[in-house]
Amino acid sequence: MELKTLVNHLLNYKTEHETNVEITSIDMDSRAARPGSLFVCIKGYTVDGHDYAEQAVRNGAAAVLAEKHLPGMDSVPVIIVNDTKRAMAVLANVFYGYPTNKLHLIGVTGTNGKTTTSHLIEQVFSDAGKRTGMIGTIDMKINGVSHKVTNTTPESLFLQKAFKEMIDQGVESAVMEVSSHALDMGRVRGCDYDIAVFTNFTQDHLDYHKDMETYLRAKGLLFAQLGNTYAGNKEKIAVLNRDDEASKEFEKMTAAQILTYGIEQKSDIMAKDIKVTGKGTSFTLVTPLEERPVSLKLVGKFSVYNVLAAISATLLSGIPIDSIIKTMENVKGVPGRFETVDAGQSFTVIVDYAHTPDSLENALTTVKEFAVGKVISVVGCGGDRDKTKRPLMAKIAAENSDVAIFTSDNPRTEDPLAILEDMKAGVQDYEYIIKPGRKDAIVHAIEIAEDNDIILIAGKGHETYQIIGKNVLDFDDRKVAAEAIGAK
Ligand SMILES: CC(=O)N[C@H]1[C@@H](OP(=O)(O)OP(=O)(O)OC[C@H]2O[C@@H](n3ccc(=O)[nH]c3=O)[C@H](O)[C@@H]2O)O[C@H](CO)[C@@H](O)[C@@H]1O[C@H](C)C(=O)N[C@@H](C)C(=O)N[C@H](CCC(=O)O)C(=O)O
Ligand SMILES: Nc1ncnc2c1ncn2[C@@H]1O[C@H](COP(=O)(O)OP(=O)(O)OP(=O)(O)O)[C@@H](O)[C@H]1O
Ligand SMILES: N[C@H](CCC[C@H](N)C(=O)O)C(=O)O
Ligand SMILES: [Mg+2]
Repeated sequence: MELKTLVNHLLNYKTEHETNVEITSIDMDSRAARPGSLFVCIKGYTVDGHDYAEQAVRNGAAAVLAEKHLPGMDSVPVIIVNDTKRAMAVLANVFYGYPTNKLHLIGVTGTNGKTTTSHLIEQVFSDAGKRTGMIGTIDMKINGVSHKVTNTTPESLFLQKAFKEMIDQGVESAVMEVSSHALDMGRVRGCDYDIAVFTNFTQDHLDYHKDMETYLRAKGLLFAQLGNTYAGNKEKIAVLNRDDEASKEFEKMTAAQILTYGIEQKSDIMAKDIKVTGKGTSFTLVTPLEERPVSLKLVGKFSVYNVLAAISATLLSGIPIDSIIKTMENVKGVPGRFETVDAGQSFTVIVDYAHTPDSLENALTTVKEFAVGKVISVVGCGGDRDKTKRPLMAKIAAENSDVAIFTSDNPRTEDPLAILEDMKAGVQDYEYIIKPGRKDAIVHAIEIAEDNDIILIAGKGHETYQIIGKNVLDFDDRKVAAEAIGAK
């Protein structure tokens, strides 16, 4: 595409050169720039992409999009705009042909349950024979094939390219997690959602959003964006959790139609008579048309919320209820979410991704509901992340476990012992064990476990690494636990 045609979609830009060069890709990383690239300079949190424009041009970039004049950059056209990130979202959408206008796209937001709900939706679509795409924390999937992602919700450029790839591969329906960071940073600008799903709203990410009000507004952007995008006359629908107060705010923020789900409050889609055991959960599904018994392999009341959200979104997408229920009943779980480690031991080991106060409380109260022996928890808190959740998580662990072992999660650039000090501030009146090394903590939990005890290893779920300093080291809770069971 000619640069001139591309940038004509921007309302306001300056250029000091001819713009009749041919653009064959858009890149925001100088290391990925190649002949024909339009290199977009992004001012990041760690470095400024403007400093890499020269490198991009050395790699062959045909043009540069920047926020300021770049001295000495004479060999290629430089397009100057006020906000390169915002401009990139527009240009990526144009360059890839507005792919989301051609997709049935569902966005899932909320503090907890996004990955789980997205997986359930993807499974329903693929079981119903649809060609399906999914983007989220664990990976991106196109027609069942997994691709690596670095963020739960990647940058606009990655997203639009991914959606174009999905269209090329015949994908009809796609589901994606939409994080509050992404909404705040404009990563999903230009995504034409048909359905936006809200799971729940509790404390997390206050390092970034600073307060709950700002965090709530960021989440609300997904609902504000519904029906407010580029083109088309598709019906837009917000799927809201009636039991969560935040839904009231999102109702005000959206012009779309609303479908509600819930357990406590009267909602369009409901679950009643919920029974939780260690083997699964049963309930009666109540829709405007009928009541149906449902028997899940997933455990916990919180799982019922995810299932209700996924049922709502897929019913609205035209999937028959019989097919939806069949999928829900067959789903064994999502990697790293309440995943059991079975190495022939006489006690239960569960690896879970609870890394917020609310998810930890949900996970532990669920475990307590069916525990016969002791509940042993292994809990840490991530470094370079919301410090205020540390004492809360420690207290929840100590209150809801017979033995709480505090350890490291991903310390990142923080001192692991300092993170543990923050946790300890929440448990002055409780007993707990400290094992700073995560492997030591898991091994200790397994050594002290007796018949019928349950160990919950929280926080890292599917992660196959531990970030210490800037190093990403191999670490998988499931493998470490299985080895420790073997050694015992
Ligand atoms: C704080 C934050 O969100 N950072 C994101 C940001 O990184 P950054 O600002 O540090 O980028 P940077 O390294 O300064 O680089 C700036 C620019 O220079 C470019 N560059 C850099 C080096 C070079 O040699 N050449 C070059 O061109 C980079 O490609 C980039 O365009 O832009 C990157 C590219 O899009 C993101 O991957 C990165 O997410 C980091 C990994 C991150 O941890 N983000 C978290 C906070 C996050 O976004 N989390 C939410 C999920 C939360 C949840 O679900 O709970 C998410 O959606 O993932
Ligand atoms: N609906 C829910 N309500 C509360 N807690 C939940 C819910 N669903 C899952 N959880 C808990 O939260 C953990 C994370 O779940 P999941 O990965 O689905 O959430 P997420 O929103 O995608 O998280 P992230 O923000 O890290 O991407 C689970 O391991 C479980 O402990
Ligand atoms: N998306 C979340 C994941 C946290 C996972 C936990 N293991 C941690 O490292 O804190 C974040 O980046 O804050
Ligand atoms: Mg997720």
